Amino acid sequence: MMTGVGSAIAGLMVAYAMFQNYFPYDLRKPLKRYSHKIMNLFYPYIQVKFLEYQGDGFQRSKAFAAIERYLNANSSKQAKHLQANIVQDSQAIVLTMADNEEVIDEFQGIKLWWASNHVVPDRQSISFFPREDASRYFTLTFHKNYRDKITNSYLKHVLDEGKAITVKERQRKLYTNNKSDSWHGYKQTKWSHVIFEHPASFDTIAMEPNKKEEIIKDLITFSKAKDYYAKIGKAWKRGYLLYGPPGTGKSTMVAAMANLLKYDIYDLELTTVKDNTELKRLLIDTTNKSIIVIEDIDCSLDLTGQREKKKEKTEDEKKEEKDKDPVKAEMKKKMEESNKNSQVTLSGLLNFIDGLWSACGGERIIVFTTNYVEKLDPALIRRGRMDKHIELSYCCFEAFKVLAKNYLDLESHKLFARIDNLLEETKMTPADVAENLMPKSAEEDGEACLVRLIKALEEAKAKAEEEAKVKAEEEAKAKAEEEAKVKAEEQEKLKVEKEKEANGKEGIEINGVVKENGEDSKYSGSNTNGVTENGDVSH
Ligand SMILES: Nc1ncnc2c1ncn2[C@@H]1O[C@H](COP(=O)(O)OP(=O)(O)OP(=O)(O)O)[C@@H](O)[C@H]1O
Ligand SMILES: [Mg+2]
Repeated sequence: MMTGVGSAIAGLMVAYAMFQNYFPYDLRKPLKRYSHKIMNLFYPYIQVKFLEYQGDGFQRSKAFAAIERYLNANSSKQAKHLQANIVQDSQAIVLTMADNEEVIDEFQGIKLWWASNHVVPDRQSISFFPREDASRYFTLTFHKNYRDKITNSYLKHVLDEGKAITVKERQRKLYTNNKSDSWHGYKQTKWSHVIFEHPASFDTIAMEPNKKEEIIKDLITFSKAKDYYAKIGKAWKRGYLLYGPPGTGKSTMVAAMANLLKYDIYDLELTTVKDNTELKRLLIDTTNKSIIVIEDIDCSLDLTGQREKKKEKTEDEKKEEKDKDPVKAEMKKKMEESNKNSQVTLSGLLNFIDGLWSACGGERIIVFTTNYVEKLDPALIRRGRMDKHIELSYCCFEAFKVLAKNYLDLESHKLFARIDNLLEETKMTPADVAENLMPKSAEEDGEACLVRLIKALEEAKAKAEEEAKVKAEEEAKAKAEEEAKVKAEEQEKLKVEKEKEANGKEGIEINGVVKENGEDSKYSGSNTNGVTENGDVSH
Protein backbone atom coordinates (compact mmCIF):
# COMPACT_ATOMS: atom_id res chain seq x y z
CA MET A 1 0.00 0.00 0.00
CA MET A 2 2.85 2.31 0.93
CA THR A 3 4.45 1.90 -2.48
CA GLY A 4 1.07 2.70 -4.07
CA VAL A 5 0.69 5.88 -2.00
CA GLY A 6 4.29 6.82 -2.71
CA SER A 7 3.93 6.53 -6.44
CA ALA A 8 0.59 8.40 -6.31
CA ILE A 9 2.24 11.32 -4.47
CA ALA A 10 5.12 11.27 -6.90
CA GLY A 11 2.65 11.37 -9.76
CA LEU A 12 0.79 14.30 -8.19
CA MET A 13 4.00 16.24 -7.72
CA VAL A 14 4.99 15.72 -11.32
CA ALA A 15 1.54 16.87 -12.40
CA TYR A 16 1.82 19.97 -10.14
CA ALA A 17 5.27 20.80 -11.54
CA MET A 18 3.91 20.53 -15.08
CA PHE A 19 0.96 22.70 -14.10
CA GLN A 20 3.36 25.32 -12.68
CA ASN A 21 5.55 25.22 -15.79
CA TYR A 22 3.09 24.97 -18.66
CA PHE A 23 -0.16 26.44 -17.43
CA PRO A 24 -0.50 30.11 -18.38
CA TYR A 25 0.14 32.42 -15.41
CA ASP A 26 -3.13 34.40 -15.93
CA LEU A 27 -5.20 31.27 -15.62
CA ARG A 28 -3.41 30.00 -12.55
CA LYS A 29 -4.77 32.70 -10.20
CA PRO A 30 -8.52 32.12 -10.62
CA LEU A 31 -7.93 28.38 -10.57
CA LYS A 32 -6.19 28.73 -7.19
CA ARG A 33 -9.07 30.84 -5.86
CA TYR A 34 -11.64 28.28 -6.91
CA SER A 35 -9.65 25.42 -5.49
CA HIS A 36 -9.51 27.37 -2.19
CA LYS A 37 -13.27 27.78 -2.22
CA ILE A 38 -13.81 24.10 -2.98
CA MET A 39 -11.44 23.22 -0.16
CA ASN A 40 -13.38 25.49 2.26
CA LEU A 41 -16.57 23.62 1.39
CA PHE A 42 -15.11 20.40 2.67
CA TYR A 43 -12.80 21.77 5.35
CA PRO A 44 -14.97 22.29 8.43
CA TYR A 45 -12.46 24.04 10.65
CA ILE A 46 -11.90 27.69 11.51
CA GLN A 47 -8.50 29.10 12.26
CA VAL A 48 -7.72 32.23 14.32
CA LYS A 49 -4.28 33.79 14.33
CA PHE A 50 -2.90 35.72 17.32
CA LEU A 51 0.18 37.73 16.41
CA GLU A 52 2.85 38.65 18.91
CA TYR A 53 3.22 42.14 17.52
CA GLN A 54 0.28 43.80 15.90
CA GLY A 55 0.09 46.68 13.48
CA ASP A 56 2.70 49.34 14.00
CA GLY A 57 2.91 48.85 17.74
CA PHE A 58 6.23 47.77 19.05
CA GLN A 59 4.62 46.51 22.21
CA ARG A 60 3.83 42.85 22.59
CA SER A 61 0.20 42.17 22.10
CA LYS A 62 -1.53 41.73 25.44
CA ALA A 63 -3.70 38.97 24.04
CA PHE A 64 -0.63 37.08 22.87
CA ALA A 65 0.98 37.39 26.32
CA ALA A 66 -2.18 36.21 28.04
CA ILE A 67 -2.53 33.23 25.69
CA GLU A 68 1.12 32.39 26.25
CA ARG A 69 0.54 32.25 30.00
CA TYR A 70 -2.63 30.26 29.57
CA LEU A 71 -0.94 27.70 27.36
CA ASN A 72 2.04 27.58 29.70
CA ALA A 73 -0.19 26.60 32.59
CA ASN A 74 -2.67 24.41 30.77
CA SER A 75 -1.12 22.82 27.80
CA SER A 76 2.63 22.88 28.00
CA LYS A 77 2.54 19.46 29.62
CA GLN A 78 1.52 17.99 26.29
CA ALA A 79 4.09 19.62 24.03
CA LYS A 80 7.38 17.85 23.59
CA HIS A 81 9.39 20.82 22.45
CA LEU A 82 9.24 23.79 24.74
CA GLN A 83 10.80 27.18 24.68
CA ALA A 84 11.77 28.91 27.95
CA ASN A 85 11.18 32.63 28.10
CA ILE A 86 12.06 35.05 30.83
CA VAL A 87 9.33 37.59 30.76
CA GLN A 88 9.81 41.02 32.25
CA ASP A 89 8.34 41.44 35.73
CA SER A 90 7.71 37.76 36.20
CA GLN A 91 8.98 35.64 39.01
CA ALA A 92 8.78 32.42 37.04
CA ILE A 93 10.18 31.24 33.75
CA VAL A 94 7.44 30.96 31.17
CA LEU A 95 7.47 27.81 29.11
CA THR A 96 5.81 27.98 25.74
CA MET A 97 5.61 25.42 23.05
CA ALA A 98 8.29 25.68 20.43
CA ASP A 99 7.49 26.45 16.80
CA ASN A 100 5.34 23.98 14.92
CA GLU A 101 4.19 22.29 18.09
CA GLU A 102 0.53 21.64 18.61
CA VAL A 103 -1.42 21.08 21.80
CA ILE A 104 -5.01 20.15 22.40
CA ASP A 105 -7.31 21.98 24.77
CA GLU A 106 -10.86 21.23 25.77
CA PHE A 107 -13.61 23.65 26.68
CA GLN A 108 -17.10 22.51 27.67
CA GLY A 109 -16.58 19.29 25.78
CA ILE A 110 -15.29 21.04 22.64
CA LYS A 111 -11.89 20.08 21.31
CA LEU A 112 -9.53 22.83 20.18
CA TRP A 113 -6.02 22.88 18.77
CA TRP A 114 -3.39 25.46 19.54
CA ALA A 115 -0.30 25.67 17.38
CA SER A 116 2.74 27.89 17.64
CA ASN A 117 4.47 29.33 14.56
CA HIS A 118 6.63 32.19 13.56
CA VAL A 119 6.80 34.54 10.61
CA VAL A 120 10.06 34.54 8.71
CA PRO A 121 10.94 38.08 7.68
CA ASP A 122 11.00 38.73 3.90
CA ARG A 123 14.32 40.51 3.87
CA GLN A 124 17.46 40.48 5.91
CA SER A 125 17.75 43.62 7.95
CA ILE A 126 19.12 44.82 11.22
CA SER A 127 16.44 46.26 13.41
CA PHE A 128 16.12 47.74 16.84
CA PHE A 129 12.69 46.28 17.23
CA PRO A 130 12.21 42.65 18.14
CA ARG A 131 9.12 42.30 15.97
CA GLU A 132 11.12 42.50 12.78
CA ASP A 133 13.18 39.41 13.34
CA ALA A 134 11.09 37.26 15.62
CA SER A 135 7.42 37.57 15.09
CA ARG A 136 5.62 34.62 16.52
CA TYR A 137 1.98 33.77 16.41
CA PHE A 138 -0.45 31.25 17.79
CA THR A 139 -3.13 29.60 15.69
CA LEU A 140 -6.29 28.33 17.22
CA THR A 141 -8.24 25.75 15.24
CA PHE A 142 -11.75 24.63 16.04
CA HIS A 143 -14.82 23.20 14.31
CA LYS A 144 -17.04 25.76 12.64
CA ASN A 145 -20.10 24.48 14.51
CA TYR A 146 -18.75 26.04 17.70
CA ARG A 147 -17.89 29.40 16.24
CA ASP A 148 -20.15 31.39 18.60
CA LYS A 149 -19.20 29.54 21.72
CA ILE A 150 -15.49 29.82 21.02
CA THR A 151 -15.44 33.44 19.95
CA ASN A 152 -17.75 34.58 22.74
CA SER A 153 -16.87 32.49 25.76
CA TYR A 154 -13.71 30.48 25.19
CA LEU A 155 -11.50 33.36 24.09
CA LYS A 156 -12.65 35.46 27.03
CA HIS A 157 -11.94 32.53 29.32
CA VAL A 158 -8.42 32.15 27.91
CA LEU A 159 -7.64 35.86 28.20
CA ASP A 160 -9.02 36.11 31.75
CA GLU A 161 -7.16 33.04 32.90
CA GLY A 162 -3.98 34.18 31.26
CA LYS A 163 -4.22 37.60 32.85
CA ALA A 164 -4.92 36.08 36.25
CA ILE A 165 -1.84 33.88 35.93
CA THR A 166 0.23 36.90 34.87
CA VAL A 167 -0.93 38.79 37.95
CA LYS A 168 -0.26 35.85 40.22
CA GLU A 169 3.22 35.27 38.90
CA ARG A 170 4.29 38.83 38.48
CA GLN A 171 6.95 40.29 40.67
CA ARG A 172 5.23 42.55 43.09
CA LYS A 173 6.59 45.97 43.82
CA LEU A 174 6.94 48.28 46.74
CA TYR A 175 6.68 51.88 45.61
CA THR A 176 7.50 55.12 47.32
CA ASN A 177 6.71 58.58 46.08
CA ASN A 178 9.51 60.79 44.74
CA LYS A 179 9.83 64.45 45.51
CA SER A 180 8.03 66.43 42.87
CA ASP A 181 11.24 68.32 41.97
CA SER A 182 12.44 65.11 40.35
CA TRP A 183 9.22 64.30 38.49
CA HIS A 184 10.50 65.84 35.29
CA GLY A 185 13.46 64.87 33.24
CA TYR A 186 14.64 61.71 31.59
CA LYS A 187 12.95 58.58 32.88
CA GLN A 188 11.87 60.21 36.12
CA THR A 189 8.62 59.06 37.55
CA LYS A 190 6.40 59.96 40.44
CA TRP A 191 6.99 56.65 42.16
CA SER A 192 10.17 54.63 42.46
CA HIS A 193 10.09 50.99 43.37
CA VAL A 194 11.90 47.93 44.56
CA ILE A 195 10.77 44.33 44.27
CA PHE A 196 8.48 43.53 47.17
CA GLU A 197 9.61 40.39 48.93
CA HIS A 198 8.32 40.67 52.48
CA PRO A 199 7.80 37.20 53.95
CA ALA A 200 4.93 38.17 56.29
CA SER A 201 1.71 36.25 55.94
CA PHE A 202 -1.45 35.87 57.95
CA ASP A 203 -0.09 32.55 59.22
CA THR A 204 2.77 34.32 60.92
CA ILE A 205 0.74 37.18 62.36
CA ALA A 206 -0.03 36.73 66.01
CA MET A 207 -3.57 37.72 66.91
CA GLU A 208 -6.82 36.12 67.97
CA PRO A 209 -7.80 33.51 65.39
CA ASN A 210 -11.38 34.80 65.02
CA LYS A 211 -10.23 38.31 64.35
CA LYS A 212 -7.65 37.10 61.88
CA GLU A 213 -10.21 34.96 60.06
CA GLU A 214 -12.56 37.92 59.85
CA ILE A 215 -9.89 40.12 58.28
CA ILE A 216 -8.91 37.46 55.74
CA LYS A 217 -12.53 36.93 54.73
CA ASP A 218 -13.05 40.65 54.43
CA LEU A 219 -10.05 41.02 52.14
CA ILE A 220 -10.92 38.09 49.92
CA THR A 221 -14.54 39.19 49.62
CA PHE A 222 -13.32 42.61 48.58
CA SER A 223 -10.95 41.25 45.97
CA LYS A 224 -13.73 39.28 44.32
CA ALA A 225 -16.42 41.91 44.56
CA LYS A 226 -15.94 43.78 41.29
CA ASP A 227 -19.49 43.19 40.12
CA TYR A 228 -20.94 43.83 43.54
CA TYR A 229 -19.27 47.23 43.80
CA ALA A 230 -20.53 48.06 40.33
CA LYS A 231 -24.02 47.02 41.36
CA ILE A 232 -24.14 49.17 44.48
CA GLY A 233 -22.59 52.09 42.62
CA LYS A 234 -19.40 52.39 44.64
CA ALA A 235 -15.81 52.72 43.51
CA TRP A 236 -14.02 49.40 43.96
CA LYS A 237 -11.84 50.32 46.89
CA ARG A 238 -11.76 49.79 50.61
CA GLY A 239 -10.15 51.62 53.48
CA TYR A 240 -8.55 49.99 56.48
CA LEU A 241 -7.43 51.74 59.62
CA LEU A 242 -4.86 49.82 61.65
CA TYR A 243 -4.25 51.24 65.07
CA GLY A 244 -2.46 50.17 68.20
CA PRO A 245 0.73 50.70 70.18
CA PRO A 246 4.14 50.46 68.49
CA GLY A 247 5.28 46.90 67.78
CA THR A 248 1.88 45.28 67.58
CA GLY A 249 2.17 44.33 63.92
CA LYS A 250 0.55 47.10 61.90
CA SER A 251 3.21 47.30 59.23
CA THR A 252 3.52 43.52 59.24
CA MET A 253 -0.18 43.25 58.59
CA VAL A 254 0.04 45.53 55.55
CA ALA A 255 2.70 43.21 54.12
CA ALA A 256 0.57 40.17 54.92
CA MET A 257 -2.41 41.79 53.17
CA ALA A 258 -0.34 42.42 50.06
CA ASN A 259 0.96 38.86 50.08
CA LEU A 260 -2.50 37.42 50.54
CA LEU A 261 -4.06 39.33 47.67
CA LYS A 262 -0.90 39.52 45.54
CA TYR A 263 -1.11 43.30 45.38
CA ASP A 264 1.60 45.92 44.99
CA ILE A 265 2.23 48.37 47.81
CA TYR A 266 2.41 52.14 47.40
CA ASP A 267 3.96 53.56 50.53
CA LEU A 268 2.87 57.18 50.42
CA GLU A 269 5.07 59.61 52.32
CA LEU A 270 2.78 62.57 52.80
CA THR A 271 5.43 64.93 54.05
CA THR A 272 7.14 65.02 50.67
CA VAL A 273 3.90 65.85 48.86
CA LYS A 274 3.74 69.57 48.25
CA ASP A 275 0.04 70.13 47.80
CA ASN A 276 -3.32 68.57 47.05
CA THR A 277 -2.76 68.64 43.29
CA GLU A 278 0.39 66.61 43.68
CA LEU A 279 -1.50 64.19 45.85
CA LYS A 280 -4.06 63.73 43.10
CA ARG A 281 -1.38 63.19 40.47
CA LEU A 282 0.26 60.55 42.61
CA LEU A 283 -3.05 58.80 42.99
CA ILE A 284 -3.65 58.75 39.26
CA ASP A 285 -0.25 57.20 38.77
CA THR A 286 -0.98 54.16 40.90
CA THR A 287 -2.02 50.89 39.31
CA ASN A 288 -4.90 48.58 40.08
CA LYS A 289 -4.43 45.72 42.48
CA SER A 290 -2.53 47.78 44.94
CA ILE A 291 -2.47 48.83 48.56
CA ILE A 292 -1.80 52.50 49.23
CA VAL A 293 -0.38 52.89 52.71
CA ILE A 294 0.04 56.01 54.77
CA GLU A 295 2.00 55.01 57.85
CA ASP A 296 1.72 56.87 61.15
CA ILE A 297 -0.88 59.22 59.79
CA ASP A 298 -0.98 61.17 63.08
CA CYS A 299 2.71 62.03 62.70
CA SER A 300 2.61 62.55 58.94
CA LEU A 301 0.66 65.74 58.86
CA ASP A 302 -1.17 68.18 61.00
CA LEU A 303 -4.53 67.36 59.58
CA THR A 304 -6.65 69.77 61.53
CA GLY A 305 -6.68 72.00 58.48
CA GLN A 306 -5.62 75.01 60.48
CA ARG A 307 -1.93 74.77 60.26
CA GLU A 308 -1.29 78.45 60.40
CA LYS A 309 -3.50 79.09 63.37
CA LYS A 310 -1.82 76.50 65.44
CA LYS A 311 -2.77 77.04 69.02
CA GLU A 312 -0.39 76.99 71.92
CA LYS A 313 -0.08 73.60 73.47
CA THR A 314 -2.00 73.18 76.69
CA GLU A 315 -0.34 71.79 79.77
CA ASP A 316 -2.13 68.49 79.27
CA GLU A 317 -0.83 68.11 75.77
CA LYS A 318 2.69 68.86 76.87
CA LYS A 319 2.48 66.22 79.57
CA GLU A 320 1.03 63.73 77.14
CA GLU A 321 3.89 64.37 74.78
CA LYS A 322 6.38 63.71 77.52
CA ASP A 323 4.83 60.30 78.17
CA LYS A 324 5.09 59.31 74.53
CA ASP A 325 7.72 57.19 72.93
CA PRO A 326 10.69 59.59 72.71
CA VAL A 327 11.75 58.29 69.30
CA LYS A 328 8.32 58.92 67.83
CA ALA A 329 8.14 62.33 69.52
CA GLU A 330 11.42 63.23 67.88
CA MET A 331 10.17 61.94 64.55
CA LYS A 332 7.02 63.96 64.91
CA LYS A 333 9.04 67.08 65.62
CA LYS A 334 11.09 66.55 62.48
CA MET A 335 8.00 65.89 60.45
CA GLU A 336 6.34 69.00 61.76
CA GLU A 337 9.32 70.94 60.51
CA SER A 338 9.10 69.40 57.06
CA ASN A 339 5.36 69.96 57.12
CA LYS A 340 6.00 73.62 56.68
CA ASN A 341 6.80 72.82 53.07
CA SER A 342 3.69 70.73 52.62
CA GLN A 343 0.39 72.27 51.78
CA VAL A 344 -1.61 69.07 51.87
CA THR A 345 -4.78 69.66 53.80
CA LEU A 346 -7.30 67.44 55.43
CA SER A 347 -9.80 68.09 52.69
CA GLY A 348 -7.16 67.23 50.08
CA LEU A 349 -6.53 63.94 51.77
CA LEU A 350 -10.25 63.23 52.09
CA ASN A 351 -10.64 63.84 48.38
CA PHE A 352 -7.71 61.55 47.73
CA ILE A 353 -9.44 58.73 49.58
CA ASP A 354 -13.00 59.38 48.77
CA GLY A 355 -13.41 61.99 46.09
CA LEU A 356 -14.17 61.69 42.42
CA TRP A 357 -10.55 61.01 41.55
CA SER A 358 -10.33 58.07 43.85
CA ALA A 359 -12.55 56.15 41.46
CA CYS A 360 -10.02 56.19 38.62
CA GLY A 361 -8.94 52.58 38.44
CA GLY A 362 -10.23 50.01 40.82
CA GLU A 363 -9.28 47.23 43.15
CA ARG A 364 -7.42 49.41 45.53
CA ILE A 365 -7.01 49.23 49.26
CA ILE A 366 -6.07 52.27 51.29
CA VAL A 367 -4.49 51.64 54.67
CA PHE A 368 -3.75 54.13 57.41
CA THR A 369 -1.70 53.11 60.39
CA THR A 370 -1.53 55.08 63.61
CA ASN A 371 -0.55 54.75 67.23
CA TYR A 372 -3.10 57.32 68.40
CA VAL A 373 -6.46 56.74 66.82
CA GLU A 374 -8.16 59.26 69.07
CA LYS A 375 -6.05 62.03 67.56
CA LEU A 376 -7.33 61.55 64.05
CA ASP A 377 -10.05 63.75 62.70
CA PRO A 378 -13.34 61.83 62.81
CA ALA A 379 -14.04 62.92 59.23
CA LEU A 380 -10.91 61.09 58.09
CA ILE A 381 -11.76 57.76 59.62
CA ARG A 382 -15.50 57.60 59.22
CA ARG A 383 -16.89 54.50 57.54
CA GLY A 384 -16.86 54.85 53.79
CA ARG A 385 -13.39 56.30 54.04
CA MET A 386 -11.85 53.92 56.51
CA ASP A 387 -14.36 51.11 56.22
CA LYS A 388 -12.76 48.70 58.59
CA HIS A 389 -11.04 49.65 61.81
CA ILE A 390 -8.66 47.02 63.10
CA GLU A 391 -7.15 47.33 66.53
CA LEU A 392 -3.83 45.60 67.02
CA SER A 393 -3.16 45.34 70.67
CA TYR A 394 -0.83 43.84 73.24
CA CYS A 395 -0.09 40.17 73.03
CA CYS A 396 -2.79 37.87 74.34
CA PHE A 397 -2.39 34.16 75.00
CA GLU A 398 -3.88 33.19 71.64
CA ALA A 399 -1.40 35.45 69.87
CA PHE A 400 1.42 34.02 71.95
CA LYS A 401 0.47 30.51 70.83
CA VAL A 402 0.86 31.55 67.19
CA LEU A 403 4.29 32.99 67.93
CA ALA A 404 5.37 29.90 69.92
CA LYS A 405 4.31 27.71 67.01
CA ASN A 406 6.15 29.86 64.49
CA TYR A 407 9.29 30.60 66.44
CA LEU A 408 9.75 27.39 68.44
CA ASP A 409 7.48 24.81 66.81
CA LEU A 410 5.76 24.38 70.16
CA GLU A 411 2.02 23.84 70.36
CA SER A 412 1.87 23.15 74.07
CA HIS A 413 4.22 23.14 77.01
CA LYS A 414 3.94 23.02 80.74
CA LEU A 415 5.09 26.64 80.97
CA PHE A 416 2.22 27.89 78.80
CA ALA A 417 -0.15 28.15 81.80
CA ARG A 418 2.23 30.46 83.61
CA ILE A 419 2.67 32.58 80.49
CA ASP A 420 -1.11 32.74 80.07
CA ASN A 421 -1.47 34.18 83.58
CA LEU A 422 1.37 36.62 83.11
CA LEU A 423 0.06 37.86 79.76
CA GLU A 424 -3.29 38.61 81.34
CA GLU A 425 -1.65 40.76 83.96
CA THR A 426 1.00 42.41 81.80
CA LYS A 427 1.00 44.46 78.66
CA MET A 428 3.69 43.23 76.27
CA THR A 429 3.71 43.80 72.53
CA PRO A 430 3.93 40.85 70.12
CA ALA A 431 7.24 42.34 68.95
CA ASP A 432 8.72 41.97 72.45
CA VAL A 433 7.26 38.51 72.94
CA ALA A 434 8.65 37.44 69.57
CA GLU A 435 12.08 38.79 70.42
CA ASN A 436 12.15 36.80 73.66
CA LEU A 437 11.01 33.66 71.90
CA MET A 438 13.71 33.78 69.27
CA PRO A 439 16.58 31.39 70.07
CA LYS A 440 19.79 33.32 70.53
CA SER A 441 22.16 30.43 70.01
CA ALA A 442 22.11 26.98 68.47
CA GLU A 443 22.10 25.35 71.92
CA GLU A 444 19.04 27.19 73.18
CA ASP A 445 15.93 25.05 73.10
CA GLY A 446 12.25 25.96 73.30
CA GLU A 447 12.07 25.75 77.05
CA ALA A 448 14.99 28.10 77.54
CA CYS A 449 13.21 30.66 75.35
CA LEU A 450 9.97 30.26 77.29
CA VAL A 451 11.83 30.73 80.55
CA ARG A 452 13.37 33.90 79.15
CA LEU A 453 9.95 35.14 78.16
CA ILE A 454 8.55 34.41 81.62
CA LYS A 455 11.43 36.32 83.18
CA ALA A 456 10.81 39.27 80.87
CA LEU A 457 7.10 39.19 81.62
CA GLU A 458 7.75 39.11 85.34
CA GLU A 459 10.12 42.02 85.05
CA ALA A 460 7.58 43.94 82.98
CA LYS A 461 4.91 43.16 85.53
CA ALA A 462 7.08 44.31 88.44
CA LYS A 463 7.95 47.47 86.52
CA ALA A 464 4.32 48.16 85.73
CA GLU A 465 3.38 47.64 89.36
CA GLU A 466 6.15 49.94 90.47
CA GLU A 467 5.02 52.56 87.99
CA ALA A 468 1.42 52.15 89.10
CA LYS A 469 2.51 52.60 92.69
CA VAL A 470 4.48 55.74 91.90
CA LYS A 471 1.58 57.04 89.88
CA ALA A 472 -0.88 56.29 92.67
CA GLU A 473 1.40 58.07 95.12
CA GLU A 474 1.73 61.02 92.81
CA GLU A 475 -2.01 61.14 92.35
CA ALA A 476 -2.60 60.89 96.08
CA LYS A 477 -0.10 63.68 96.62
CA ALA A 478 -1.69 65.81 93.94
CA LYS A 479 -5.10 65.12 95.43
CA ALA A 480 -3.92 66.03 98.92
CA GLU A 481 -2.39 69.22 97.56
CA GLU A 482 -5.58 70.02 95.75
CA GLU A 483 -7.62 69.41 98.88
CA ALA A 484 -5.29 71.54 100.95
CA LYS A 485 -5.57 74.28 98.36
CA VAL A 486 -9.36 74.11 98.36
CA LYS A 487 -9.40 74.14 102.14
CA ALA A 488 -7.09 77.14 102.28
CA GLU A 489 -9.28 78.95 99.79
CA GLU A 490 -12.36 78.19 101.82
CA GLN A 491 -10.72 79.43 104.96
CA GLU A 492 -9.65 82.57 103.23
CA LYS A 493 -13.19 83.08 102.01
CA LEU A 494 -14.56 82.52 105.48
CA LYS A 495 -12.10 85.00 106.87
CA VAL A 496 -13.13 87.62 104.35
CA GLU A 497 -16.77 87.03 105.13
CA LYS A 498 -16.15 87.32 108.81
CA GLU A 499 -14.30 90.56 108.29
CA LYS A 500 -17.20 91.85 106.24
CA GLU A 501 -19.60 90.78 108.91
CA ALA A 502 -17.53 92.53 111.51
CA ASN A 503 -17.56 95.68 109.40
CA GLY A 504 -21.32 95.40 108.94
CA LYS A 505 -21.90 95.12 112.69
CA GLU A 506 -20.50 98.61 113.13
CA GLY A 507 -23.78 99.66 111.51
CA ILE A 508 -25.14 102.56 109.47
CA GLU A 509 -27.37 105.04 111.16
CA ILE A 510 -30.40 106.10 109.15
CA ASN A 511 -32.92 108.63 110.39
CA GLY A 512 -31.65 108.09 113.87
CA VAL A 513 -32.46 104.38 113.75
CA VAL A 514 -29.72 101.76 113.93
CA LYS A 515 -30.11 99.37 111.03
CA GLU A 516 -28.00 96.25 110.58
CA ASN A 517 -26.41 95.65 107.28
CA GLY A 518 -28.54 93.49 104.98
CA GLU A 519 -31.44 93.31 107.43
CA ASP A 520 -34.66 95.24 107.38
CA SER A 521 -34.96 97.27 110.49
CA LYS A 522 -37.95 96.24 112.57
CA TYR A 523 -38.00 99.77 113.89
CA SER A 524 -38.31 101.49 110.50
CA GLY A 525 -41.51 99.64 109.55
CA SER A 526 -40.27 99.01 105.98
CA ASN A 527 -41.82 96.18 103.95
CA THR A 528 -40.00 93.89 101.58
CA ASN A 529 -40.02 96.17 98.61
CA GLY A 530 -37.98 98.59 100.54
CA VAL A 531 -40.65 101.30 100.83
CA THR A 532 -41.59 102.36 104.35
CA GLU A 533 -45.21 102.60 105.33
CA ASN A 534 -44.96 106.27 105.53
CA GLY A 535 -43.71 106.46 101.97
CA ASP A 536 -39.98 106.98 102.66
CA VAL A 537 -37.51 104.88 100.75
CA SER A 538 -35.38 102.90 103.11
CA HIS A 539 -31.73 102.14 102.51
N1 LIG B 1 1.09 40.52 65.68
C1 LIG B 1 2.32 40.16 65.34
N2 LIG B 1 2.56 38.94 64.85
C2 LIG B 1 3.80 38.56 64.50
N3 LIG B 1 4.87 39.34 64.59
C3 LIG B 1 4.71 40.57 65.07
C4 LIG B 1 3.42 41.04 65.47
N4 LIG B 1 3.54 42.30 65.90
C5 LIG B 1 4.82 42.61 65.77
N5 LIG B 1 5.54 41.58 65.30
C6 LIG B 1 6.98 41.57 65.03
O1 LIG B 1 7.49 42.76 65.55
C7 LIG B 1 8.16 43.55 64.59
C8 LIG B 1 7.59 44.96 64.55
O2 LIG B 1 6.26 44.93 64.08
P1 LIG B 1 5.64 46.06 63.16
O3 LIG B 1 6.70 46.83 62.48
O4 LIG B 1 4.62 45.43 62.32
O5 LIG B 1 4.95 46.95 64.26
P2 LIG B 1 4.09 48.26 64.07
O6 LIG B 1 2.79 48.03 64.77
O7 LIG B 1 4.03 48.64 62.66
O8 LIG B 1 4.91 49.30 64.90
P3 LIG B 1 4.98 50.90 64.71
O9 LIG B 1 3.71 51.46 65.24
O10 LIG B 1 6.15 51.29 65.51
O11 LIG B 1 5.16 51.15 63.24
C9 LIG B 1 8.00 42.85 63.27
O12 LIG B 1 9.26 42.55 62.78
C10 LIG B 1 7.24 41.59 63.54
O13 LIG B 1 7.99 40.47 63.22
MG1 LIG C 1 4.85 50.25 61.54
